[in-house]
Amino acid sequence: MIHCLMRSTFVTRYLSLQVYETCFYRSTTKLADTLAANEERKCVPLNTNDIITATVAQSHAIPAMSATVTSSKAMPLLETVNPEIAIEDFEISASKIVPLGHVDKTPLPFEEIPGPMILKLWEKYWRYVPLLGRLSWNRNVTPIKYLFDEYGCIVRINGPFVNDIVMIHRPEHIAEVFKQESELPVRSGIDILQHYRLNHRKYRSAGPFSLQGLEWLEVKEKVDRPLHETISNYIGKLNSVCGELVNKIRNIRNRQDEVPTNFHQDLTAWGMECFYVMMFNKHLGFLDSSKSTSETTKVIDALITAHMYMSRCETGFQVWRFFETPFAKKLFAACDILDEIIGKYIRQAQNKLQASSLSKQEKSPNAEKNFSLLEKMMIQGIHSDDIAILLMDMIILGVQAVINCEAFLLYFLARNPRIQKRLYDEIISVLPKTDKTTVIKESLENMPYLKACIKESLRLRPAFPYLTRLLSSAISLHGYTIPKGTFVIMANQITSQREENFEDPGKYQPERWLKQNEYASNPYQEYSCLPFGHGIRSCLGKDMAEMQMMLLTAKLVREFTIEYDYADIRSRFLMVNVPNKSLRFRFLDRN
Ligand code: HEM
Repeated sequence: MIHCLMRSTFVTRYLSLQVYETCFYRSTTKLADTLAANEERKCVPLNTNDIITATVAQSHAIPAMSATVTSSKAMPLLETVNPEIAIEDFEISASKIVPLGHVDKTPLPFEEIPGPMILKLWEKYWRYVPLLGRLSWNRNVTPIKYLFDEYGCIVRINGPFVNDIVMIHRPEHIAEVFKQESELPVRSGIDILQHYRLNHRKYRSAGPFSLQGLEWLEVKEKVDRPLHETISNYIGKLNSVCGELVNKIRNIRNRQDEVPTNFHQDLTAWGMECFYVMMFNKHLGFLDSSKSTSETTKVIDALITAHMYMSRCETGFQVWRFFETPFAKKLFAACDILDEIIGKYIRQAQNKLQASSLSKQEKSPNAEKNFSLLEKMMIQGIHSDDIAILLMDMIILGVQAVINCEAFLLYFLARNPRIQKRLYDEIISVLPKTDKTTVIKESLENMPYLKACIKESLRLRPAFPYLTRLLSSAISLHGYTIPKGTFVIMANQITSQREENFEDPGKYQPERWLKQNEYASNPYQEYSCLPFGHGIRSCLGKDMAEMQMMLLTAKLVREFTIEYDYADIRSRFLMVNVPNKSLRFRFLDRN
């Protein structure tokens, strides 16, 4: 039966190629439209996860190689072992070997970049159908690393169904991509969310992660200012939400001072409460089970469900492109719940602004100060559909990113008691235990070591393992000409964990960020670690995320010694890197 299922899946997939082709082209049309009208190459960017999943499965031979080596060594892995691939024999490619002394400096044609052919990819793709249990849902950068190990520092994926995709990891190559960036950079979106918004909800656009061109710029310009203003206005309220988590930890610890295995859910509650406070100026009680309402439970459940099924729909076979699969239905149901709640707050804000005859008040900066971020965005005149989509993206991706990055940070501090002690000394020097005054922006500015601890944690466990861009003009990389319209995947998680970019890259060493002079001579150093992306399209929520992480970490380290006694926690990729084990931290009271 399994055999039949495998065969039928493969056949269905094969027969679907024609339909797929249409889909790829359709999904790219929007991206391509945003490039100059006279664009010569039409790029067809596959969903990033799809590419990564698929490319592992393809045959490793490259046509027209000048040299091949056959090897049966196990695949070197970054995080997880995939025995399926490890035992396979494969051919290692070598790009054209040029005799020394005759180095021709003219750029090599794009077609000569080594890499797998997408057609070959289909041959083996069916073996990796996650339903058949061959490859887990939560693969991370391992497949990408595998491609670099196979083909070198620049890899091209090409074939009849997708146009050209290039993967890179060297900081100097990443710098080149950002140097060519236009005023309207194009990045890949999340296809299933795009589908949900445009087809299921019939919204007018797909959201800030997916919006492109002038549509994106309009929303970004209107969101940027209110977002930055609100963050400093809400520092006191965010700090008291962090205090609630401290109290909660005191109540849920066992006799060994260890929190329950579902502590991640408490971090989720903290992340959502912070979001509610800033976005809606509302304190809902996510962290207080005695006050929990049907809304708190609904939001947390919907967020967890949406996250899980978004990841399942995006990776592996994207059958939802042809019909609404059970996974897609679950995702859409969870998104509907979030959408309904967001819609409620949008309507409330609209009514409030109308009632308070906003047009007069908005001119007064003091009146504006008390508005929630949502109200400020509405004052800017952003369309309510766009706000609804932006908020959902912020919850599903932004809030999730903060929660998981904070989880990894606490893990690194628990695993490195000397670093934690140094951090504690810094925190106490800025916020003495006896001091009852609330944290202000300046307190955080005086904590460089805390910032370094966060940065180092993001280097080792970034929320997103890669950045993507569509080239708006041709560039030269590693001796190859990369034409305009090529879709580039920058594997920043790999970049920041390579010895040539960071000494002892696997070690958690926040000190490295305090010795900036060491790196001053390297013009590409800043491109070695880009957890929030780079340029005009970088993370909109960076300040918000950093502020939340600083406040919570300062509070926790000030109150507790954090310990962790179990096996190493690594990351698994569920659209955002998440810990692969329970966060069984011990929080011991400091005297
Ligand atoms: C530690 C937490 C976070 C990390 C590591 C992170 C990282 C990123 C990255 C890498 C990007 C893509 C940037 C690029 O392509 O150059 C991004 C985009 C974005 N992030 Fe974050 N993010 C975090 C938290 C947040 C939060 C809390 C929010 C909002 C509540 C948020 C909102 C956004 C938005 C709206 C975009 C799309 C920006 C655009 O396309 O213009 N992020 N984020």
